[in-house]
This record gives sequence, structure tokens and C-alpha cells, in this order.
Amino acid sequence: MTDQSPTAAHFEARLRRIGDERYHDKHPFHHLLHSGGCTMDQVQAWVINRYYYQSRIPMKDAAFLSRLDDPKMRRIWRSRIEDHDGTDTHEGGIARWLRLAEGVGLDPEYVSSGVGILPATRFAVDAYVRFVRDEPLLPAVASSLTELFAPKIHKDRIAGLLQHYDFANPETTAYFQHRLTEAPKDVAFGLKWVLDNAITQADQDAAANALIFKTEVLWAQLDALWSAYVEPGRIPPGAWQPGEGQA
Ligand SMILES: O=C(O)c1cc(C(=O)O)c2c(n1)C(=O)C(=O)c1cc(C(=O)O)[nH]c1-2
Repeated sequence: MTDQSPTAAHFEARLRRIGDERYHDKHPFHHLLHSGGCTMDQVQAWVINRYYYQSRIPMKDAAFLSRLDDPKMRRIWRSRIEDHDGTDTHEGGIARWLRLAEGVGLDPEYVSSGVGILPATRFAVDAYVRFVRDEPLLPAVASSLTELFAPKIHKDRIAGLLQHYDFANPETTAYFQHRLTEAPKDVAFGLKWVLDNAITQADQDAAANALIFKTEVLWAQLDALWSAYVEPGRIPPGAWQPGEGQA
């Protein structure tokens, strides 16, 4: 925590508590994945579905950017889009995710087509894009603050994948390695902005509720994955069937 008023410190602690209680690092699917317990079908299902989240992140950031009238804030925020889409000289997160897809045996064209995404994943991710597009700026920024809690899960994931799965190597885990520097940069700006702009109790409640909403967007995706591909293994009509989309 930085130098701040007691009210801001109290509010920041409230936001961090939401992560302690609700972030998706506590979901059993992540425990299964990071401890080496996933079958390759389950890993592939995760890579396919999580790609949909990845692919929508720069779209939600573009929607957010279009609402900003401050050029300084637009300049800061647009780096998030470049982190995912890349630039002429730097590869972005989407390309890195597709290398992970290839590494686990999937056809990257199948993965990027969006075919076979679980319905609940699509609904949750689309709800996040709409939330950021339509809600006031304060909750829109606050909803990105789950990234406060992401570096720990990315570190756990890199270590867990490297230890337990043959497909894991510096190339296939590069996506997570890059997020270790990208996410803290984003969140340093986002957290300060939220703390500076959430003045009233109603503002703070709106920001906290936005963060809770986002933890639910993440949790719902893993619940969907679990029910389709772990237990009871009920794959919804139209969703990916193991064996489809192979490289
Ligand atoms: O692997 C993860 O657990 C995880 C979580 C989150 C998150 O907390 O929303 C993001 C990411 N990864 C991520 O890689 C990423 O680029 C990202 C962007 C955002 C966002 O809300 O703008 N969250 C996340």
C-alpha cells in the first residue's frame, strides 16, 4: 500500500479482501490443473475456452478507450490493447496463447475460430465486455482489478505446468511469463485511479461490487469447464468434444 488517507487504505483493504475470498485461484479446476491432475483433454478444453476470454480482453479495453475523453488516460490504457494484440515489433498475448494451443496439440485456427466455446463461458465473457462498455467509468476500471491477484496465480501456473506436463516449456508458458510484468503495470494505474476516484461511500460500494462481479465472471467460466469436462462430464450441445480441433 502507498501513502494514502485512512479512508483510502481501508477501501483498498476491502478490495483486497474480495480477492482473498473470491478470486478464481481458489477454484478446484485451478488446483487440478496446477497439480498435474488434468488429462490432456481437460487441458485442451481449458485452452480453448480461456482463449475466448483472452480474445475479448482487448475488445473490452477498446470499448473502454472509446469512452475516455482524456488523451493522457487513453494513451496509458491503450498499452493494454497492444499487450494482447501486439505491435509491428512485439508479439502480443493472443499470439502467445495460440502457441500454447499448438503446444497442447490443438489447431490454432480451430481455437481462434471460437467454435466449441461453452455457452456459460460465452455468456460470462460477453457480460464482462458489456459491463465495461456500459457502466460508469469507476466500476468499469474497478472490474479490471482482479489483476491485483493475477501474478500469484500466473506464478503458480508456470511452476505447476512446468513440473507436471510434457507440453510445458518456456515457449508454451511465455504468455504467463509476460503477464508477470504486464499485469502489475496495469494494476498500479488502475488501483490508484480507483482509489483517487472512489470518494463517497456509494462510489466505493460501486467499485467493490464491480470487482465482485468480475470474480464471478472468472468463477463461472471454471464452473462451466468443470461441469462439462470433469464432473459430471455433461458437455452442452455444440460445445467442443474431445478429439475435435487437433493440430
Ligand atoms: O490467468 C489468470 O488467472 C488471469 C486472470 C485475469 C483476471 O484476473 O481477470 C486476467 C488474466 N489472467 C490475463 O492474462 C489478462 O490479460 C487479463 C486482463 C484482465 C482484465 O480484466 O483486463 N484480466 C486478466
